[in-house]
Amino acid sequence: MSVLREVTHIDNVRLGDDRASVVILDQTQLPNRTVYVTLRTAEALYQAIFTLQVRGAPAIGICAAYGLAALARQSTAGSRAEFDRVLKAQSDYLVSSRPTAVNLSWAARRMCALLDAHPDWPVDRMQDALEQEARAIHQEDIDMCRAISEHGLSLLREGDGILTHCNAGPLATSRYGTALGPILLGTERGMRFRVFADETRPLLQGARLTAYELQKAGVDVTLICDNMASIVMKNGWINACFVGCDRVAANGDTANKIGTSGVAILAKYYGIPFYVLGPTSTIDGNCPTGADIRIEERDPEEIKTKFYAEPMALPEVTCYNPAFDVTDHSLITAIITEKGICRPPYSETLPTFFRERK
Ligand SMILES: CSC[C@@H](O)[C@@H](O)C(=O)COP(=O)(O)O
Repeated sequence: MSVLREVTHIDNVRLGDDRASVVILDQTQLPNRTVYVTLRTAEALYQAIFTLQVRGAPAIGICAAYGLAALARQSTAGSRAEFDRVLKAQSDYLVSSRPTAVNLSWAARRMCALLDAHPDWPVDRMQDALEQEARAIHQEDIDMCRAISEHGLSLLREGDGILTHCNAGPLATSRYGTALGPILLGTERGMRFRVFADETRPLLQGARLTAYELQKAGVDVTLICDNMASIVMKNGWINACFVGCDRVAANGDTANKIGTSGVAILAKYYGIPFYVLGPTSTIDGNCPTGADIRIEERDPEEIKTKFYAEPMALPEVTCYNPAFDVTDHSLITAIITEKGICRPPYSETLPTFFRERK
């Protein structure tokens, strides 16, 4: 396998060979160690998502889908009614692990809808159907990422400088990724780009994951601290910003990793196009605006101690640690989905890109 293909086809989430477990690549160990973890219980799945061992909006949706298929396979329920009741409770529990990325609840809802669609099927038939549905969700994400990569690549030219924030590459998705997809696909076709990866405080997804993926893929990548985005734009090194998304509201307001909105504000100031890339499963038509998106708040220790040999602040210092922010739709040049490039006014154009929800 070529080095580039090793990156684009990384096995980040899959159903275990026993079909009753989920195997994930533990993203918290990267870039130093490649460790696969087998998850067998609802609690282990919850913890893996909550602690970001598996992360990235599409990847956590796929993990939940495989997780529910695996838990269904283990079921000892004496009746279909009991089987459904337990699985729906497990689904609610998994969805509660992270609130912002819509893909998690979307995938779980799609799995549970299957239960309601076939109340007369026996448990063993339903177990097989759930496994098939999880595999379909994964395959669709592979196809969507590939299509997003093609559409995104049509916006790039040889030699372009691209700034990205957080990680929306193969680890966070399926295969090529969303924000990194056009870069990886273009590289596969012999094009050269220069990518600037924001380190993405406090959890450093940009340093640990994006710079890792791009470096391994042979892309010219430069790691910068988040507060250096302005200077690289001012230097004229950035032609476009490409970022992923965790939830896109009906008016185009977009939740993504904390710091994304600051990048968009800078890009507007410097006249640089700012693109959001994501599958239509990340568009939440039930969410009118960004103000309706619930923002996850995480442990202050992620800021003060997590990656440091010694604490970086006094223990009693108050910290505010929102994991996401919302970029106003007015700052977004286009939203690139598998169905094409969606341009403003989003409240008119996005509805045609909405996924048909099962
Ligand atoms: C294709 S992944 C898009 C987003 O999920 C990504 O940019 C992001 O914000 C991920 O946040 P994380 O908290 O690491 O799961």
